[in-house]
Amino acid sequence: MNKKASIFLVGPMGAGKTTVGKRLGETLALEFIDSDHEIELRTGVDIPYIFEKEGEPGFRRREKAVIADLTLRSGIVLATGGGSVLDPDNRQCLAGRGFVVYLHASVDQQLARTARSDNRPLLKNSANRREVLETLFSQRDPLYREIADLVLDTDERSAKALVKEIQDRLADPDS
Ligand SMILES: Nc1ncnc2c1ncn2[C@@H]1O[C@H](COP(=O)(O)OP(=O)(O)OP(=O)(O)O)[C@@H](O)[C@H]1O
Ligand SMILES: O=C(O)C1=C[C@@H](O)[C@@H](O)[C@H](O)C1
Ligand SMILES: [Mg+2]
Repeated sequence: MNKKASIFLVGPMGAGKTTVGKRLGETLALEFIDSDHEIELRTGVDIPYIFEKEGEPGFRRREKAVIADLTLRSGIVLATGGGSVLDPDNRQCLAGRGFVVYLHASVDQQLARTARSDNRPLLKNSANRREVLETLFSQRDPLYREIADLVLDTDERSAKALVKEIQDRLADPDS
């Protein structure tokens, strides 16, 4: 792969985009950036606060500006927000400007991995987290696949193993 190319991680909440992305950046000596974190840096507040004050549409506008900017950077590993693929312009930026890896996780695995945190507004106030995750998954799985250069199932696989597989696939795309 072109050393200057960026790697964009997409997938649902709890797929491991942040965890795998950090580790992948270290392994490949590429800067790691998380679009959710970038939104928080730019606004000076956290994501639950943005949802509270501006609703999801306000958050999506901010996310769109960040995706447009960050996908112009070369040589980065970018972990994207779980809903970033909803916007067609975001999908075009991601698909056209880097190597897109879809970290797939079953709803059971997403539930387990998001159980202990309360920083995800779409899950926080829901009585039925499974139902929310299933609905989001059915809407978004086709969108993740539409732009993915590589789809990896993350269930019961360590971040270390996933990083190794991404590294191998980048070195030899036919493997
Ligand atoms: N492959 C994995 N194996 C075991 N645990 C994992 C794995 N990937 C992530 N986790 C754990 O799952 C939780 C969620 O992971 P992470 O925050 O990386 O997901 P995310 O895809 O960035 O989610 P979000 O879209 O909400 O930002 C963390 O506690 C992390 O340690
Ligand atoms: O799945 C989603 O829509 C979201 C996922 C998180 O990464 C954040 O971007 C935010 O909580 C929304
Ligand atoms: Mg994350």
